[in-house]
Amino acid sequence: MKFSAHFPQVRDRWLQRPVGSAQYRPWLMERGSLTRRLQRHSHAFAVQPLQQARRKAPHSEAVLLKLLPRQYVLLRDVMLRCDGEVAVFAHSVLPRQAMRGAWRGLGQIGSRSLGGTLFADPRMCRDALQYKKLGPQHFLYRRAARYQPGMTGPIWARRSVFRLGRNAVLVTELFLPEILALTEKNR
Ligand SMILES: C=C(O[C@@H]1C=C(C(=O)O)C=C[C@H]1O)C(=O)O
Repeated sequence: MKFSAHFPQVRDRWLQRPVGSAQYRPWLMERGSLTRRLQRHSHAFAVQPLQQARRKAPHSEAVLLKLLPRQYVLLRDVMLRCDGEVAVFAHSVLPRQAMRGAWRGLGQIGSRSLGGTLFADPRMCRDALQYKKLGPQHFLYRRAARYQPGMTGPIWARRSVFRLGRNAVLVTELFLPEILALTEKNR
């Protein structure tokens, strides 16, 4: 049976470019580690783990990672904070088979930045970034809103698959309005 036969048509469409995101553009287009960019724009950067659990991957994410519908993954939700203020809600999908070799410790990084491990290996490659302006009906918006009840209005997000050999993990970042207040601290 063809892989696509496992999944009905996925309607969660993402853009190849963040059209209409002028204010957030420098953040959305950052090709290097977002952690490093946030550290340059703050005196105190922190990763606040919110939830880490083994679950079936959300449908559209399973498709992107070419997982079978019933396959369990590790879902990691964190808030990236700069000088105590929220900046980015990050949601990562870590299939069990991806957490091996250089990535074997990915499930135990706690409040360390996932980017620290992903960008540490020069062999890592990253698929093209995809963008979407999320409304309150989107499942990732709802996930973030659990931790940011005051969230209103659309939120720009980006996602990409990180690869190392046959390992692949999906990282999605939601850029909260507070990020716009950050200015370069010339670190
Ligand atoms: C991928 C990176 O790691 C960041 C840290 C994350 C985490 O610790 O879960 C998730 C997404 C990223 O914003 C990065 O720094 O670019």
